[in-house]
Amino acid sequence: MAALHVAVAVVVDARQQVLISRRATAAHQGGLWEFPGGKVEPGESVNEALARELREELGIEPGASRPLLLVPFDYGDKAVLLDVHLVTQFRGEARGLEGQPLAWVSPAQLSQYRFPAANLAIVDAVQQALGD
Ligand SMILES: Nc1nc2c([nH]c(=O)n2[C@@H]2O[C@H](COP(=O)(O)OP(=O)(O)OP(=O)(O)O)[C@@H](O)[C@H]2O)c(=O)[nH]1
Ligand SMILES: [Mg+2]
Repeated sequence: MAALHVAVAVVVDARQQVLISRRATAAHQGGLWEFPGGKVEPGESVNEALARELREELGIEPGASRPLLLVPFDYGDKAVLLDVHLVTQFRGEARGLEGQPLAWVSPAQLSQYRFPAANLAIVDAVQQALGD
């Protein structure tokens, strides 16, 4: 089964706080915290998917971003390829447009939240890239 290509954004504000959101209980890996993002649709580039997901889920428009890491992970019921980007500039104020709780936390504080298993590598990379 081909892995699902997922665009994932680590949004960082001017104070070096990182945005996380909580997945709906009924969703895959529900109830856990995540970085905003979603599936890359057919015909879409990963950057287009990233911008669309940030618009749909948070109401922000990304400016500068750069690739951070790729995380292939097989959950057993689903295989994903998380294409993670650091978004260091954006317009607008993030809101949970799908009713999802949001939190801005320091890189060090990320270790205190429960994420899907694939995200442990992302938390490590963020702490290394931004310092904690
Ligand atoms: N967005 C996001 N997805 C993640 C993360 N970590 C992780 O394993 N995933 C997995 O990636 C897959 C796709 O993400 P998603 O459910 O957000 O996709 P989407 O927004 O297009 O969902 P939708 O089907 O509700 O429209 C899910 O199986 C999810 O469990 C993460 O940090 N952020
Ligand atoms: Mg999503």
